[in-house]
Amino acid sequence: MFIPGHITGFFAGYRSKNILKTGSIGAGITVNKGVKIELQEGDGKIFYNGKKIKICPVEKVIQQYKKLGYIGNHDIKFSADFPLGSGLGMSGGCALSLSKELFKNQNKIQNNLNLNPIDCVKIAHISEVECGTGLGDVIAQHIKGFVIRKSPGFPINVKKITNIGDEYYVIVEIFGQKETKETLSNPEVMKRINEIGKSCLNSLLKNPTLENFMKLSLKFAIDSQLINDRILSICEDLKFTVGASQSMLGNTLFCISKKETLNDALSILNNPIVCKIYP
Ligand SMILES: Nc1ncnc2c1ncn2[C@@H]1O[C@H](COP(=O)(O)OP(=O)(O)OP(=O)(O)O)[C@@H](O)[C@H]1O
Ligand SMILES: CC(C)(CO)[C@@H](O)C(=O)[O-]
Repeated sequence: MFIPGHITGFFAGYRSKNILKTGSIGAGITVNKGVKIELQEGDGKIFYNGKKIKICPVEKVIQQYKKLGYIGNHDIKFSADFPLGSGLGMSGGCALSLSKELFKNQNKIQNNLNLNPIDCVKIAHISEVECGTGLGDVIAQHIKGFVIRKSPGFPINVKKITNIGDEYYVIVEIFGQKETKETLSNPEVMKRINEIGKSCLNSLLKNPTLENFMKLSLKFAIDSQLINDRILSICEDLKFTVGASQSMLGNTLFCISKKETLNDALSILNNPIVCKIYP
């Protein structure tokens, strides 16, 4: 099971007493690098690129499936192209890949869990929200591609832009880690983010192109004061591409480039990871 990485360009967060209606509006793209999962006989140990670690949303997915009758007789092994905490949707990818894998294997798991396919997406979304590690990644990673989220949570209400062709490259450079939870749990920062995020969504829906997405993503990153000086400076150097901004919520630059500007863009970056949009 592979789940693509997800890059949020801008967002606004919504909290509801109904956790399924808690989530975010915003826009982002999935990429062809992400996370693969393997289940092996075991007792619930979690490995991320060979290292035994704890990942809150993964533990929450296990808890939710145990309430449905799963006996937890697996070790979970994630092979990921990106580190956790880089703003590329790895926590959401881990939660969703595990939920989909357990759902897919439910007939082999001791009790048939009697779930519908969308339930495994809901379980992963709830786990991310409860952990504070995400609000909209899971839904975007389920839908895939260039996804505009028009309302938070469930029922899913998105506009998937499908006419973008295959000429674009997504370049990512990770400068460090940033805990998503730190930002999502800061009411002052979220108040500022939400006002700007809603405005960006309205603008993008009027002109839903990758060019406008990148322009609005950079505006969001600057106006929300989330962008750091280093990434902002490099974004200005990358103006000759389709656009560049900071991935939300990470210490990571992302840039969309057509083939003709790819080499020039790569020459500006030190450790670029080249991806394609994962449709
Ligand atoms: N070495 C690590 N670095 C960062 N997070 C880690 C690490 N080990 C375990 N974790 C856990 O992994 C999860 C990371 O979630 P977080 O949302 O911050 O990262 P992300 O999914 O990569 O970014 P984003 O959600 O912004 O796309 C958290 O639950 C964190 O506690
Ligand atoms: C909050 C968020 C930016 C964290 O990656 C993402 O989950 C989203 O777009 O809602």
